[in-house]
Amino acid sequence: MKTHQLFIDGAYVDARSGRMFDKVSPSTGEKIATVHEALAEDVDLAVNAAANALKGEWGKMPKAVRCDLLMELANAIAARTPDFIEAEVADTGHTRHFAEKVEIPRGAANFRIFAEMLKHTGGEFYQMDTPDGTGAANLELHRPKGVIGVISPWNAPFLLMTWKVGPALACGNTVVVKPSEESPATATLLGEVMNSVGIPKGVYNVIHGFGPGSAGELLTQHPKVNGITFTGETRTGEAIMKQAAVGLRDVSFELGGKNPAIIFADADMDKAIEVTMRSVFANTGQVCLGTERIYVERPVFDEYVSRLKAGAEALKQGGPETPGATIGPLISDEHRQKVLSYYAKARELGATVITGGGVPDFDDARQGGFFVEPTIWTGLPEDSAIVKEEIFGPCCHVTPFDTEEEVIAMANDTTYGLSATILTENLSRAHRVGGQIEAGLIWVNSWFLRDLRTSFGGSKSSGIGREGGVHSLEFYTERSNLCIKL
Ligand SMILES: NC(=O)C1=CN([C@@H]2O[C@H](COP(=O)(O)OP(=O)(O)OC[C@H]3O[C@@H](n4cnc5c(N)ncnc54)[C@H](O)[C@@H]3O)[C@@H](O)[C@H]2O)C=CC1
Ligand SMILES: O=C(O)/C=C/C=C(\O)C(=O)O
Repeated sequence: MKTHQLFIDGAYVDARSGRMFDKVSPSTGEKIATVHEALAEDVDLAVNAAANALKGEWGKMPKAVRCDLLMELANAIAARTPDFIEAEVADTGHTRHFAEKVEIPRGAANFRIFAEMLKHTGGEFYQMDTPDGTGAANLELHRPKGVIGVISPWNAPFLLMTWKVGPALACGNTVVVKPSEESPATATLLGEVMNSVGIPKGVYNVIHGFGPGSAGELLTQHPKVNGITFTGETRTGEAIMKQAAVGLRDVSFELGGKNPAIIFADADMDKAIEVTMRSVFANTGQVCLGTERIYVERPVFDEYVSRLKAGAEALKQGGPETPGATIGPLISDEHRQKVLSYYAKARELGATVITGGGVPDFDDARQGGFFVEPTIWTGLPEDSAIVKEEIFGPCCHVTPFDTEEEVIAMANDTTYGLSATILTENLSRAHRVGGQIEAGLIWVNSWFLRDLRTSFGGSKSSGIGREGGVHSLEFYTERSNLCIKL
């Protein structure tokens, strides 16, 4: 049985609070770890360690040396890939394939890409005329923002945590990470790797606990935290924003989505099925970028629905310990109850259940896990809760459409604006329709294809700000304009 301590000032320590909580396996329901819960004194120690590290070796380190160290860190993560995979799949119940191909390599890449980018980024300089004719030179300087509070979710824990920590450290900040209470392992393990490559103590700190009244709230309220980056639910983002308002701390939020996929009759149907099988069911639908609303042009609606049904029914459910599993459990019993409440609501509202809609029966250890059936519905009106609210499970609703105007209106009729996927072989249409979709990320004939130099984030209730590439560098630094009169 594992115990996850806090990682503060370069050392693993027990929580001064004396409080612990259990972590259970999503695929069996059994307890797998005890986790130390940080309360006020622990949070204070972590934030002070991070603040002090800014004044020490880390704060004085030349940018090139810092970036080289982060490249070393990326290599050290890659070398420990099997350990990170084990930690991640145990906490999340993810299939090994998802951890191996997506999450852990992206964790290493999140350090590598920002270190490389920072190392080769030049500055901005503006020469200006002055009335006396001597002129002035303006230098746009970037300094680290300071101590960054990182609040990360459970759905892709290592990928999403390092997506914030990578650029924050590349820019010279220090961090206090509060991973989700459901996924403490990989953030904790990363402390060991930080030490192994010589990242100075206090640069990377990890505290565990919950949101309200616990580590999350205490961290985001702490006056020495200079910026807060968060991925998670929209309502949590609203709560954190209130906490960040005290002292006017800057925030970067990547929040929920209710993302559409639009399939035109001219789409390559094999591709449409391959793309949407991933966008709906990858990570058991627990991906903020995932598709929960599918719009299909009427002539190919029946064919599409029957092929998606066949794909969903061919998925093999199981946790990391099930050979050949292609879809895992949900993260927790609480989350399963939430997803099942939507399954029940869909039936009440009169949806046609194309497949799934319930809980699978197993005659092995999976029976204790938090599984639900992959589910497809049709027949509900656009204003129903199933089509409007983020469910975050392996499910989607499919609606037919007749015209571009109609489908654009339906796709945009949401309070969210995170991502969209368009399937068409017509490039002009892709450009025309894609340009009218109100979302931060729009894929054509693909999904979750990520170039880390591009902007990432959502509009409307899906977020505030953009991260990725130079946008991360903007958030994680403070600008000053140095105007020198010549
Ligand atoms: N869009 C996304 O990427 C994600 C969306 N979700 C959605 O959110 C729902 C709830 O999942 P949760 O894990 O409970 O997500 P959440 O948004 O409540 O929690 C995410 C993180 O925020 C922390 N937190 C919660 N309240 C806080 C507060 N007041 N101050 C500071 N930190 C706080 C949590 O401890 C956790 O680390 C899911 O059912 C799903 O619909 C969950 C995870 C990611
Ligand atoms: O690729 C990224 O940087 C982010 C991916 C986001 C998710 O997987 C998520 O939030 O679910």
